Amino acid sequence: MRISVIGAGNMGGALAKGWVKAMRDGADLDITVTARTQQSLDRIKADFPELHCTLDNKTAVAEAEIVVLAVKPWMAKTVIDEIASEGRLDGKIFISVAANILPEDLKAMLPGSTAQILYVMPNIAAEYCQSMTFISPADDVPAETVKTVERLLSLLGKTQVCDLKTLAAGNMLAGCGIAYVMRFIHAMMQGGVELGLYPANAQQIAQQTMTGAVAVLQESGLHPEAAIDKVTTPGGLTIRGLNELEHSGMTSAVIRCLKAGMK
Ligand SMILES: NC(=O)C1=CN([C@@H]2O[C@H](COP(=O)(O)OP(=O)(O)OC[C@H]3O[C@@H](n4cnc5c(N)ncnc54)[C@H](OP(=O)(O)O)[C@@H]3O)[C@@H](O)[C@H]2O)C=CC1
Ligand SMILES: O=C(O)[C@@H]1CCC=N1
Repeated sequence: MRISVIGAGNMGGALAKGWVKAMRDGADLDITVTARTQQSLDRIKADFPELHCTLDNKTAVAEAEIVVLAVKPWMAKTVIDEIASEGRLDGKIFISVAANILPEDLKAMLPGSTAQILYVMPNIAAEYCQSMTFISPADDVPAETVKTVERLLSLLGKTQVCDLKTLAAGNMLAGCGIAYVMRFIHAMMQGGVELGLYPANAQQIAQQTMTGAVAVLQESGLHPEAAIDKVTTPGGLTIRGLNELEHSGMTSAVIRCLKAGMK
């Protein structure tokens, strides 16, 4: 399958790199990436020589079966005008990962085009094939196309085909949420350093604890509070920290954090 990623930055680059890793495991893909500058292309090509790299968006689109738009949202219209001219996107699968540009907005930017439009929200863990990716197709996209896109994105982690409301909420937990999780890890590091650990050691410990927590929940199927009950000895150490977190409004802060991006 020939895919062109327009904009090989943090997100487009993560998708392309993840797909190359899938290729190394046998996936039959042919990936082209574009960028604004040659330096960005040189950087990605150095570690991922399987990628075709070009500054020529139009040729990249003309040669692709699937086009992924991964430029910043405020650049989307200009780049779409460029790549869709002369019917270049017609009949192709057109995936946009630009946040908050909905399928109806993309349709309005593509008047008269027969491109099959899907609004997709991955996260940067796509590079390591651990993304949580949401897929919202436009109303007129055939089921077969949705399946194709789902298969392709499943190479990069977990996927959900969903409506726009679910995508918006899911993106706060996953697309943005990965940053919130990293902030929590950093907070643990800061606490660890105050307790006398070196930062690198505190980071390793925090990461392994995060991995362990995910494993416990995934393997046991427990609700998080039921797993917490297994850790908290009555009158013990853990409950002191948990209550301190709630005195500082942790649950409320997380809820407010997730709602903030929906405004
Ligand atoms: N970052 C994330 O975690 C997520 C981002 N998104 C969405 O992904 C999109 C990209 O974000 P992000 O990757 O963070 O941004 P970046 O700035 O990291 O990447 C944008 C890329 O677009 C390239 N670019 C700019 N103009 C053009 C052009 N005219 N033609 C081709 N390429 C061009 C840039 O090239 P150069 O490097 O040469 O300047 C750069 O590589 C956004 O719309 C965002 O909403 C969605 C989910 C998660
Ligand atoms: O911050 C943003 O707007 C994008 C969307 C999801 C992650 N980054």
